[in-house]
Amino acid sequence: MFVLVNLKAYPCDPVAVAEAAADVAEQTDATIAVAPQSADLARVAETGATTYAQHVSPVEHGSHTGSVLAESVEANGAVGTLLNHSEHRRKLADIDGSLDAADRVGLDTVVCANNPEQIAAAAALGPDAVAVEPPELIGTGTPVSQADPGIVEDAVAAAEAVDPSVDVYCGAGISTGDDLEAARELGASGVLLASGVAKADDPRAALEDLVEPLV
Ligand SMILES: O=C[C@H](O)COP(=O)(O)O
Repeated sequence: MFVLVNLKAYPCDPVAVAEAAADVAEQTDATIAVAPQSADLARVAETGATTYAQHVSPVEHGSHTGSVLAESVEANGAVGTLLNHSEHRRKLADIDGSLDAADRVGLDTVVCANNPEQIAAAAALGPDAVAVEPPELIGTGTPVSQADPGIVEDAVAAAEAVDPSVDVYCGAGISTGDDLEAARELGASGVLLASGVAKADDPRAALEDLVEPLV
């Protein structure tokens, strides 16, 4: 299973979370990746944790003030990137351009989507993975795998029908080992989560609980 911890813009210590992720990942077969703010990428990557960007822009080197350049993300230690997160929705053409930018420097890509129909569209763009997240469950602590298991199964089927090589993750409200196990049973090969770790009093303990089924 792939576990992607998105730190969003939460007031956590990205290095402490990354150190915990690197340590806990060593105890399991899971890969635990951490997606910090862009400015924290290098510090997070230096911990040895698998490091993802939260976004890269559909641009090359040039006059693009405020953009997130794929080359810069890669040079600061990231090996992958989220795209089109529910809190950073992009137009289809921009997602496609961001995928090109990520491919240019060899970043793995996870394109987020709200529902199975969008998952099919995202899969058609050729990312490494897609992640289905019902927006209404994000940050609620109510796991998608319990609240809406059908959306996960349908997303897996939708991606499979378009491109079987695209991995399918699910996210929203996931925080425990039971949630991860349920996601796996629904056909997801990874989970995307944020508040369950980034807002936990003890992120290391939260990660240990999360991957307990994989130890
Ligand atoms: O990127 C992570 C997702 O938006 C899920 O967030 P959450 O785990 O706080 O529900």
